[in-house]
Parts: sequence; C-alpha cells; structure tokens
Amino acid sequence: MASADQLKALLKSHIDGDDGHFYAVAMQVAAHEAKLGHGKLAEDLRSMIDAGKVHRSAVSIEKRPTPIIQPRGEMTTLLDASYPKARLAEIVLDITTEEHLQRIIKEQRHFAKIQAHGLSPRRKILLVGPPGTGKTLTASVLAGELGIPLFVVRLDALITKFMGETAAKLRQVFDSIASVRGVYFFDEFDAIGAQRGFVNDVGEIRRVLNSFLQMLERDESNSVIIAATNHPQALDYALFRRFDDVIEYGLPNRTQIIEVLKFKLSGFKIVKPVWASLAEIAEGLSHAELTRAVQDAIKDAVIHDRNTLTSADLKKMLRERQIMKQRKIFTPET
Ligand SMILES: Nc1ncnc2c1ncn2[C@@H]1O[C@H](COP(=O)(O)OP(=O)(O)OP(=O)(O)O)[C@@H](O)[C@H]1O
Repeated sequence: MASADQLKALLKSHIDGDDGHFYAVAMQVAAHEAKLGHGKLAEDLRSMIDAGKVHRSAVSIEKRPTPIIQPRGEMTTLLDASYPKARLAEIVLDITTEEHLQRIIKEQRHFAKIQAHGLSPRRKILLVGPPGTGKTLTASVLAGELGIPLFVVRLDALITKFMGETAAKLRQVFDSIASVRGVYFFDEFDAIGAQRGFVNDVGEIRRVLNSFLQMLERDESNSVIIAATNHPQALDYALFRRFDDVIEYGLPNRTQIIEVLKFKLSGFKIVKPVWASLAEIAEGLSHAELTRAVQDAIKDAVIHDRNTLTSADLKKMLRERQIMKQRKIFTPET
C-alpha cells in the first residue's frame, strides 16, 4: 500500500494542479508495489498512469511538459541531454549506499538553507564499482528525484576527437555546469582520471587530468557532478579528495538478487517461484545481468503466447547469463 506521505503528496499535487508531480508520485507508488512483489497491481498502476498522461496531453496543450534544455552548437557533441523519470525506489542498493544517495538528495533539496549557513551541499560525487551495478542508473535517479536534466558528458568526443583542444572543451563543459543546473555525468572517468604513469602517461592526458582537477575544485555551481569508474585502482589518488563523496557499488547479495528479480518481473507473473534457489543460481551476476535474464525470460514467454513464467524459465536464463559471464573472462579482449 502507498504510504501516508505518498497519499498526501498525491492529494496535494492534485489540488495544486501539478500533473508532473502527481504522476511522479504515482510512479513511486507503482515502483514501491513492484518492489513488494505486487506485480499485477504495479502493472495496473503504470497502465493507468500512461493512459492518464496520454489523455492529459490530448486535452491540455498549454500544460505540455517543459521542453528539454538541449545543448547548442559544439556542446551537442559533448553532452547528451535528457530528463530522466527514474526514482530511488527503482534502484536496488545496500542500505549504506541508499542512505548516501538519500543524503545527497536531501542536501540538494535544501541547497539554499545549507548555503545560508556557509556550508556546501554534497554535489561532487565519485561512483566506483563493477559494470552493471547501477552507477549510470544512479545519475538518472538523482536527476529524476531532483527534477533537473541529466547531461551525459561524452568522453569519447572530449578526449579522442578533440585531442589537441581537450582542455578547452572541458572548460566549455564546466561553463555549462555553471550556467545550466543539472546532473553532469562523466562515465568511464578513468579515461581522464588515470594515474600519472599508470596507463596513459601521455602529456596530453596528464594536462587534461590537471585541468579537470582545477575546474572541479573551482566549481561553485549548483549542479551535481558525478564521475563513475569500474577501475578505481587506475585513478590518481589526488582525485579522491576532490570529491565530496566516494560511493562504492558492488554485486548484489542473495537478498538483493531476489529484490532485483521481483522488481524487474513487475507486471509479469511467476508461478510458485523458489526464490532461494533462483538466488543461488544467480549469485555473482550483476544487477544489469539479472535484468537481462528476466527480460529474456519474459520475451520468451511472450513469443510463445504465455502470460506467466515458471522458476525453470528464469533459471534457464540465469544459467545462460552465468555461462556468458564465464566465457567473457576467458576471451582474449578481457
Ligand atoms: N542497483 C540496481 N538496481 C536495479 N537495477 C539495476 C541496478 N544496477 C543496474 N540495474 C539495471 O541494469 C541497467 C544497467 O545498469 P547501469 O548502466 O546503471 O550500470 P553501470 O554500473 O553504470 O555499468 P557500467 O559501469 O558498465 O556503465 C540499468 O538500467 C538497470 O536496468
């Protein structure tokens, strides 16, 4: 069931005529129900929300959502902009990480109050951990929770394409950080954050890293800057203390595996699931791999005109993922 706070928020946004907030809270309720394993209810709620949105946009042209701020000129090659709807309830994390994210969101929501006391809210965050554990999703969740745009910084364009002028491009990104409030996400950050002499001991990369460190330090904007890496050991030690927070992500434990499976199944019924044995089979897989296994099982059922899954269906896909994972370890490129 929706919490008392969610019911109050729903009612308030209805009274205020704030459609965006109304649907955001309704999505939270749906996500919460899915997390509790009430897949059918979650699916019904989501269908109602989608239908409601279509109806609203048809009858109320002036209430269209605010257009997305799109980067202009050269910035289009450096930043990918979006307005994610992701919510904290959609991401499965250990309690410490969840509390970390809650604190960032809370401090951001009370930005002005904190600044009025001469303090600075957390907003320069480093995320470290294996692939597929939710680092990118976290950037979306923070943007979604704060209702601000997400700008993904395209490091490939920043470093490879504009090698000779990378620092100048980085300056432009930081100008945007200062002028347009958003969550700015530097994925695969090790590409510029690599330890001096570790991988890319090229003068250019080193200069870029130094520029980045200076710009990060000087930045006093109200944007959130998130850097993510799968290879924290490759990062220059000097980087760590430039961030307000370093958050570690890890592979899900058995309880979290079950949580991910239930959440990703949302809306699709599984007959008499044996969660403990599913979790055993799935151990070692990332959140992203679990997600793909569930999606594969659902697709297979849909193709064969079935509207339910069995534990055996899911086990098959989880085993496939394990095999793929093992094979990857032994491929020459890894
Ligand atoms: N902690 C999580 N909880 C729920 N779903 C998750 C989680 N982590 C990953 N997923 C699912 O896997 C997808 C891919 O994950 P994501 O891109 O966030 O991983 P990542 O850590 O950024 O990986 P990479 O380091 O490879 O970029 C997400 O869109 C989501 O569907």
